[in-house]
Amino acid sequence: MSRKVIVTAALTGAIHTPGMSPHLPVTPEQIVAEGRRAAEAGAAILHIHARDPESGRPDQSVEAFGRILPALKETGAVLNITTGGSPFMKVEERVAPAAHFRPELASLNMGSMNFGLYPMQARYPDLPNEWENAHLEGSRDLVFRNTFADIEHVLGTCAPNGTRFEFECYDTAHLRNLRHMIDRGFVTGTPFVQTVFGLLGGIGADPEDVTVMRAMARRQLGDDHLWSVLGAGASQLRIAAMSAAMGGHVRVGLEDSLWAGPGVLAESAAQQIASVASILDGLGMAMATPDEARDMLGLKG
Ligand SMILES: C[C@H](N)CC(=O)CC(=O)O
Ligand SMILES: [Zn+2]
Repeated sequence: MSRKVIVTAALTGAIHTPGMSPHLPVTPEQIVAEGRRAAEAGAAILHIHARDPESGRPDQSVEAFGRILPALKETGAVLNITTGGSPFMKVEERVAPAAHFRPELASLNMGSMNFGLYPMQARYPDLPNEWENAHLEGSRDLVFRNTFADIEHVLGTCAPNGTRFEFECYDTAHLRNLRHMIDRGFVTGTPFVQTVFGLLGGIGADPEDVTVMRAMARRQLGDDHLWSVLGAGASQLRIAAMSAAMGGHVRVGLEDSLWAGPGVLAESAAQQIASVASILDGLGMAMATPDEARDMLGLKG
């Protein structure tokens, strides 16, 4: 029986901006179409952010999510609503859509961190909209804030609705923070751990970084967790391949990387998922269906 690997597709996010790729979905119609393509390509989970259709700026309003969620629900995939929003937002604003729509899954960053996007200025010296350039430059002095109180607030707001979490861990300390929340009873059941590689401010994207986070997850959580990875930018598929070979799960999508290969812009997450599918095929593994993922993650369905 081949091992089932849960593939998450992160559709648009809040880090990349429209000037960086013509393929970045911005409008509700584009985000829904991207979600359908990703689900058809085999993604079991869709990680969802919303944007203002005019400017492309991140939009964390309940209304903005209300324009995309019903259609994405029809794909049958597990819907994972962001509580990270954009690093420039406060926790009350960030948690609102997940609190309102009570999804099966919501993302939760397991700590605060410097969030360095400015190195992207080298590749994008002059983006078309001023807010896009300010977005990169502003990250020089940006802290993505998620204090223990913020984390408790998100857990306390969403867990009673039966929502479970994609615990985003950008460094070893975040895994210890998750352990702490388990010990205090704020987190119950088998945690779904999403280790994030290659974002400046967090751990790097070298093979050693992956083995360090894998070992730390085991040390802090024992075997009772599901481990998944996401690699930022050009590291995406390399990190995905390592995770699959090491017994883990995978996240791809234009939120995390705009690339399909060196210098080749991805037209859709579906293209990145197809590459993951061939890697898994080569390893004698298969992508989990949404219902198999629900069983593995203990979701409310
Ligand atoms: C690196 C990813 N953008 C992390 C993320 O997806 C955060 C969230 O939405 O909560
Ligand atoms: Zn996200």
